[in-house]
Amino acid sequence: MSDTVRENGVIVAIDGPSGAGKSSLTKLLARRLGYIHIDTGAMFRAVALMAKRAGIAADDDAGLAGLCRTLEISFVRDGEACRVLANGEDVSREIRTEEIGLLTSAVSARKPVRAALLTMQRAMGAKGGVILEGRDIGTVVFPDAEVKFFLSASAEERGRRRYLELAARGDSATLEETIAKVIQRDRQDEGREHAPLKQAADALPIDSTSLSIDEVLAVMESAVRERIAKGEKG
Ligand SMILES: Nc1ncnc2c1ncn2[C@@H]1O[C@H](COP(=O)(O)OP(=O)(O)OP(=O)(O)O)[C@@H](O)[C@H]1O
Ligand SMILES: Nc1ccn([C@@H]2O[C@H](COP(=O)(O)O)[C@@H](O)[C@H]2O)c(=O)n1
Repeated sequence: MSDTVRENGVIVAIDGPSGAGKSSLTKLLARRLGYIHIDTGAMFRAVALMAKRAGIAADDDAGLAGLCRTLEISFVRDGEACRVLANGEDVSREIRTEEIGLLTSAVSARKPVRAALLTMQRAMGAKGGVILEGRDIGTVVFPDAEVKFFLSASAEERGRRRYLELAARGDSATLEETIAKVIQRDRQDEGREHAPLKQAADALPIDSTSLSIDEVLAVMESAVRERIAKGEKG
């Protein structure tokens, strides 16, 4: 991890498999630290949604490259929520379906998509004071991030958490189906050629299988504050 502290603070990278708690923890940690949070998965989801609408297949690299050349993705803070805009349209809800999640896993494996979003993500985070969550933040996007976490939990527990979330939204998926989809998405993300999901050698691993959100938050906050204090001392 880097020793430098940037203009607005450090860069925190949170990577890990689907349903590990990255989004929840990123939002809470950002609020505690007064940092910006960037959900890079939402950016890949926006690409997948726009590709689906345009009828571009998940393996059509030329089509995806063309889409990414003109696609503008931005985040707008809306009170506690953060809206995702694709070419100015609020797609926050539409990108959150399981169907788009699986399509995203296929689209995000393509080189032109990764290259386009890598440039955007580096530009968004370069000044620091930021927490980025995803699959390759600590390994590819910001390998020099000052603090890196790899957040995981058993596939059963991650599937159970996702199932409860879906059930609360009125979705009829069963627990078994939900666990199977979580495992399928992990396999795709870990097995791809470009920027696969993996733990950075210098990341702090946290297994949240039997930890509450507050317990994970406490571990993360203390590690980041320790790093910030170290940077300020020189
Ligand atoms: N430690 C925890 N204990 C219990 N529930 C948790 C814990 N961490 C997260 N959750 C719950 O698990 C669900 C998934 O969490 P979250 O969306 O933050 O995961 P994620 O890693 O961002 O997933 P994805 O990569 O698929 O977007 C949420 O309903 C969240 O409230
Ligand atoms: N840095 C990232 C972030 C995400 N992905 C891909 O997007 C999918 C959806 O991500 P969520 O975090 O919103 O679930 C994910 O399954 C990955 O395929 C990525 O490749 N790199």
